[in-house]
Amino acid sequence: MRAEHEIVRVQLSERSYDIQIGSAILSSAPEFFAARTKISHAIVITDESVQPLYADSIVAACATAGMRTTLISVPAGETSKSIAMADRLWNESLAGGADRKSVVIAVGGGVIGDLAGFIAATFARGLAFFQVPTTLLAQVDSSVGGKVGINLPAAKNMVGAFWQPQGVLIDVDVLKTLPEREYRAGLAEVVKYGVILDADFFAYLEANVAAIRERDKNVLTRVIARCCQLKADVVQTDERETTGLRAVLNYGHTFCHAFEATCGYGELLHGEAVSIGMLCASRLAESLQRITSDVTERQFNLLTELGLPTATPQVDIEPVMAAMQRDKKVEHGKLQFVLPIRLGNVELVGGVSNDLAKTAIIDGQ
Ligand SMILES: NC(=O)c1ccc[n+]([C@@H]2O[C@H](COP(=O)([O-])OP(=O)(O)OC[C@H]3O[C@@H](n4cnc5c(N)ncnc54)[C@H](O)[C@@H]3O)[C@@H](O)[C@H]2O)c1
Ligand SMILES: O=C(O)C(=O)C[C@@H](O)[C@H](O)[C@H](O)COP(=O)(O)O
Ligand SMILES: [Zn+2]
Repeated sequence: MRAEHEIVRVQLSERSYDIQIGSAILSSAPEFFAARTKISHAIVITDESVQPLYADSIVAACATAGMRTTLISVPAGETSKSIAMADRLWNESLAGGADRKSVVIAVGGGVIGDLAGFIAATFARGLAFFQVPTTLLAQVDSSVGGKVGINLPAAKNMVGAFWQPQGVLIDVDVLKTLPEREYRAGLAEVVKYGVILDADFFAYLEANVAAIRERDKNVLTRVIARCCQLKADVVQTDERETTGLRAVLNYGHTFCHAFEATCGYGELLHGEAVSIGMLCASRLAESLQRITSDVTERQFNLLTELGLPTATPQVDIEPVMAAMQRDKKVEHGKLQFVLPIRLGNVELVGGVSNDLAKTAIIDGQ
């Protein structure tokens, strides 16, 4: 019996692709890939935790379908998004016989998607790739939209490319094995979609906290599909963040990335830092009298109920401010922040004083 699934299409002319979302669809991975690209050699990139859970079976299924496969597994966690790991992957791909027709398949969370996508974008000047996201965060956000890359010690995602996948295969069943802390971290990006683009979705999340925390499959499928659709709509209008429209997806991230870099990559999970960063941005919007305090309070309450951290980490403020200056939205040395206007609507704002940004951080400690 064929499993049920739904499709969200990302419309980018010749780079358009499908996001297939469903239950029990992982076993159909080789058909999903083969329907979109001819694959003679697949480089499957995963991490050491995901490999035995899901990547090994995908490799076996691809081999059965007649594809030659090279499996590369890296240590789990943020520190693998590095130039040293990229160097290892380029060389292991070459040793595995990769050529221009090889196809990269990312099986894992956002770290694997970003890293494998970066290998796909750069090896032999660009290979086709697929995303098989296995964390909630990757299913609702990182596997869609084509931002790929690695970190520099002092700046998150500083080296990378826009490189769209040929397709994204999302099986909600894999979330059953996701550790609780990682699951909650993914919920921060979910809340982000409500704040930036869809007040009704935000209210839906508020009304379904218990089901979300219990990982109810029907609610999760709806949540994932909505986030993918919202992200697809944004990416279609500003694929490379040139007009500023795509920047809405960066809500909370100016603070978030600075916290991740100054705390040490992996200490604070990306989603946890997003949760804290969104509240900093919301407090900043309040101090600029762009919103009233209830907008921040509703975010605080929902994030708290979903089990996410809300307090600014106890770090020195100056290194955080210095890290914020390395944000990719900085123009002519000036910071720009994505700030809420109301729930469901945000805008990119320049000309904000550093002192107000500092206060928004310190007030959360
Ligand atoms: N490219 C984008 O648009 C984008 C968007 C958001 C976040 N990101 C990036 O994504 C990264 C964070 O991704 P993440 O939160 O998925 O972290 P992650 O990739 O480190 O995965 C989290 C942990 O969960 C484990 N894991 C993954 N799937 C599992 C499963 N189904 N069962 C059991 N364990 C599993 C992994 O081994 C890892 O230890 C950050 O580097 C962030 O910058 C990128
Ligand atoms: O896809 C985007 O665009 C986003 O901003 C999504 C973010 O959730 C994600 O963390 C992204 O990697 C941040 O991008 P960056 O350009 O600030 O590194
Ligand atoms: Zn993010």
